Amino acid sequence: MPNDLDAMNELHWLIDMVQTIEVGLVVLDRNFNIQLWNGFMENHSGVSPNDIKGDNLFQRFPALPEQWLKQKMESVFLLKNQAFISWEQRPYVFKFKNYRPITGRAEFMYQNITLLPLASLTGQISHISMIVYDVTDMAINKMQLEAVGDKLQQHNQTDALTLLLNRRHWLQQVQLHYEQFARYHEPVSMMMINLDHLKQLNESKGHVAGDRAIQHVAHILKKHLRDTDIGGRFGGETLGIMLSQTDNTAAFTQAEQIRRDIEQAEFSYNNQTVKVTVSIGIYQLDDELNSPDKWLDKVDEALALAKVSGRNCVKTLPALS
Ligand SMILES: Nc1nc2c(ncn2[C@@H]2O[C@H](COP(=O)(O)OP(=O)(O)OP(=O)(O)O)[C@@H](O)[C@H]2O)c(=O)[nH]1
Repeated sequence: MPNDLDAMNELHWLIDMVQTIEVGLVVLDRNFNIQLWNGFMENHSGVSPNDIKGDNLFQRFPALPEQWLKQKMESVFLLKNQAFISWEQRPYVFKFKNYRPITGRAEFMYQNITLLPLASLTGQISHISMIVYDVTDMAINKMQLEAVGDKLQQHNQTDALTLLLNRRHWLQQVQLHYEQFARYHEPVSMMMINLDHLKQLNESKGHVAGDRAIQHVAHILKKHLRDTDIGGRFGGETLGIMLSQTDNTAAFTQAEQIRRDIEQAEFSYNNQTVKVTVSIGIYQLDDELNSPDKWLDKVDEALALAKVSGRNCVKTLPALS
């Protein structure tokens, strides 16, 4: 009988391992009644195998996503194939507390789950097993990495002085709006805002005062941006806004409000009060323009017109009557 003894020993070891392994193991019958509940499941749920054996999984854990999980399990029974539930799809199935020291900040245990069909001796799929992996460390690391990536990307797109989009990314928006106009033909306007006499301010109060003036204008500008407006720093002392769903007339009204606010505001530098004004050029995109660069040229023309018209004013091309 040594073979029987060996087999018995093997079974004993297997049961021991199933009980102590750092992975959750649950076996369910066709009606989702619990047939096996290992030590990992006991430790994290506080429910012992003796207390739960034979009970229906969904009755014992009413918070489980019953319909969704049953559908997954039914397909395992039916197709006799494994199914996988990733934490990225659903952070957890069993809401267990997270006790991990490294990722102590996670409030619950992130889980990956494998559903395995279990064949009876007759070859029928009479049971399925759920294997529950604690992937909290990996999930938190991945999310932290993604958050850093997002920050870096944002940093990469932002102009440090004004916190508006930098030139490169703002120009991408110009291109994007140009392409959208070609497809949908919805009104879209571009606005360029240029500080008046910044050279003089730089020379009289210093370059830092000039920087503060640009920041001050950007700050006021941001207050006027709607959710769909995209502001950027086009060049040194020139800021731009893409205004989707906006025609010349509406853009002019918005620009006038910006211009007036800037004219009336002031900032202090070295205990001195400084006031600045801006000139603004606007151009609503039309079919005549066959590239984004041509659109930029037209806005520049409108801005130049504002400058020669005495500055501290808004000009559109063609002029609004
Ligand atoms: N402080 C500061 N100055 C800048 C920056 N970028 C450009 N400038 C300055 O802005 C000035 C622009 O000069 P001009 O093109 O002659 O224009 P302006 O003196 O503002 O006069 P108008 O635009 O004609 O009203 C130059 O002196 C640049 O050095 C910047 O980031 N910071």
